[in-house]
Amino acid sequence: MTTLEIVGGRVLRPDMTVEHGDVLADRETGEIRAVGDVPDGDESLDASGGLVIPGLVNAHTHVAMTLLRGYADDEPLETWLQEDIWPVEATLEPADVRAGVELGLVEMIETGTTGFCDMYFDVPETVAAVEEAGLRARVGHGIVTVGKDEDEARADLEEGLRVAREFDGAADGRVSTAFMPHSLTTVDAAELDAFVPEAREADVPVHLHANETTGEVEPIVDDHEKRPLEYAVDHGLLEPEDFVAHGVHLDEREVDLLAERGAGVVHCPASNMKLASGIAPVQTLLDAGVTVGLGTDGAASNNDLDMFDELRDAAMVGKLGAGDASAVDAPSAVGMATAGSAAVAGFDAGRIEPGANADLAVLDLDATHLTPHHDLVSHLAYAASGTDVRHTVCDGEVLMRDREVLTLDVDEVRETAERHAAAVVERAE
Ligand SMILES: CSC[C@H]1O[C@@H](n2cnc3c(O)ncnc32)[C@H](O)[C@@H]1O
Ligand SMILES: [Zn+2]
Repeated sequence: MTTLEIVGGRVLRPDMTVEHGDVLADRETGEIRAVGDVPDGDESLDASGGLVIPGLVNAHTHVAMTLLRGYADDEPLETWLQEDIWPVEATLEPADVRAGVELGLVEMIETGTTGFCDMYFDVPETVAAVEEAGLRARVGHGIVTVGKDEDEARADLEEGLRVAREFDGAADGRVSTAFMPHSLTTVDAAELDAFVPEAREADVPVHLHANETTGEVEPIVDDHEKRPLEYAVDHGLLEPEDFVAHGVHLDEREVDLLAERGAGVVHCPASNMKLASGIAPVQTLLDAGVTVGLGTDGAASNNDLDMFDELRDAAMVGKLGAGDASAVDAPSAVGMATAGSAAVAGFDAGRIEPGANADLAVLDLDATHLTPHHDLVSHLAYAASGTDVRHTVCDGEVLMRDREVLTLDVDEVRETAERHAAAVVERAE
């Protein structure tokens, strides 16, 4: 069966208008073939009483950290990482990562996310799980060299390059890669100078955490007498396909630098609030023309992977940060979670139009908390949640039909994750 029709619903168009219409997806190419009045498809998904939206894109996460959900809360970033998270991550085995990734993939499919960018360890496990689950992903090995001897540091950097080269284009093209130094304070300048050119040679973008906390900004300003993003440019970063996570503490010059260079920012509002990192200047970034996507960060600092929560948090905290109720309005928040995140991730997705990837979610509108239907974009930003998702489609394939995940065994994934989570914590204590 080569085509899939999604029929009887309303469709969110790229200009944020909503119209009654159907969508026809081509499974051979994985693309949307037609929108509106479409020819019959070979297989059908019922969207009556529903809204077809682009599948949401989680542009920055550490999916396997679902295993550490609820393990360490209520701490600031540096304490949380150094005293709780990194010690337990040091004990992770590939099978633990696989269990955590599968748990996260189920959660994403259930909540209408069809693509994500992931920085973590044991990338081959993530790639294998993504291949099975049917999602789209940009993955990379998170490189941390601080505190390592020269050989260990080099091995980590080499692993970052190796996975970027090996897995780009895996899973029939649904997997792409990036070179992923963890941050500007956990990988040093000489290492960036030596390895970033290799990433360019391999034609993969670079993704890193940047300007997340004042504790991360200040040492760079003190040691190098420049802002972190100026320092990043000096070391070969912020090319147009590159993207940074967070961008909370940015000055005017750094915002201009991002806009001029075309590098993207992934806003992670829930993580920034939970770790009390600060409020990113999202409306300022959007006004400057910076491409902004949305991400959950890991499930240990969020504590879920539901992008509808992220949408709402982005809109809410964007207003609070700007002191302006019109900042980060509903279309901007929805745009960040769809087209913005897709652009940052380098996916030809995030919009419902012919030629785009057929990555879609169908939301049930027939719910008390979504009544009445004055403005469905408003509902997406302020009222909907992941539990409203009825169907999820990626690359033209149905991953969830009528709330039943088809590509992974949900009960088995949850049991396996429970087992691995308990074992990991026991090992670390
Ligand atoms: C080296 S793989 C990725 C690495 O990042 C850690 N991490 C999770 N959340 C954050 C965050 O908000 N800022 C910085 N680093 C974070 C994760 O635990 C892994 O060690
Ligand atoms: Zn992160």
